[in-house]
Amino acid sequence: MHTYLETAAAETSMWVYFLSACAAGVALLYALWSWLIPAAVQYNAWGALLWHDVIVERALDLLTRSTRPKRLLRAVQKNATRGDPLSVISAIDHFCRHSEWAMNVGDEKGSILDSVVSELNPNTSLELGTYCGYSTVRIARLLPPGARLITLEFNPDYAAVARQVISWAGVQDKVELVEGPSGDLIPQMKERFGVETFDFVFLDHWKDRYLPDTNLLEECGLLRKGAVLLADNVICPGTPEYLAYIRNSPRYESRYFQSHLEYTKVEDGLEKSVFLG
Ligand SMILES: C[S@@+](CC[C@H](N)C(=O)[O-])C[C@H]1O[C@@H](n2cnc3c(N)ncnc32)[C@H](O)[C@@H]1O
Ligand SMILES: [Mg+2]
Repeated sequence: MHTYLETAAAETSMWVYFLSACAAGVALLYALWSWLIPAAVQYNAWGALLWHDVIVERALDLLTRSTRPKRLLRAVQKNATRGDPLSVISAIDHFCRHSEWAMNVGDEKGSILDSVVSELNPNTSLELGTYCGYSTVRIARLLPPGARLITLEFNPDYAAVARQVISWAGVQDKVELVEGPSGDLIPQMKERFGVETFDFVFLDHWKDRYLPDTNLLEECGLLRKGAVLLADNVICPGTPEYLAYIRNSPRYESRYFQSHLEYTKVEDGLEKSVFLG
């Protein structure tokens, strides 16, 4: 009798331990899912990039048998009005805030880009890194009549999507999307594309190319006195060599605009640098 009672008590406490361990596991998973992961994704630079740019993108590509740029294009075709650039920009921002993050300059830094372009009113502009054409549309819609924006993209799949986004927005007459690596195309700007000098350059391609491509623009005589370079993502993912160069060179007057990595609360910003000649 005594032994039977002892066995029942031992079994009961084993169950209590087991159920407590399960409850603790569920609580831990819930905390991870509802608080730790969102906090890391919203506030931590590497957490955000790893989650959005690697884990979620690969998972959704597998699940949908599509790609992020194609999903973004579908959102534009479904929700934006043809010929209305603002509706294209809003459709992309809505998609990126509510469905899937993407590496566009985004709405928050986009408004800084808008003010720089509007203030400068450039006639000839260069964009390094088109991706899906979001910033291309943002810039092109603000250009004066007759102005020209050349945008470079070396990924043919991204370029194909960007062409459709740009023409959906109705700004194709102002934009020349050229496929290829910036390092090869910049030296061809004068002869092949008939460019004298650029008034405005938006740097938003791979971050290790910012400095060599700036030096290439200088060597090829493609920057007029007073030309503005605007560099995205100078903090996240970061462009330390470019920042050290542009802030210390007597040929530039440079200023940092603090903001956040597109569609997150991670610190990032734009560096605006005026070429003094
Ligand atoms: C951050 S995305 C550009 C985002 C775009 N500016 C926007 O805000 O909508 C960077 C793009 O640059 C392209 N890229 C990177 N390095 C490049 C290079 N050296 N030449 C041409 N394209 C490049 C990548 O394929 C990618 O599509
Ligand atoms: Mg960027």
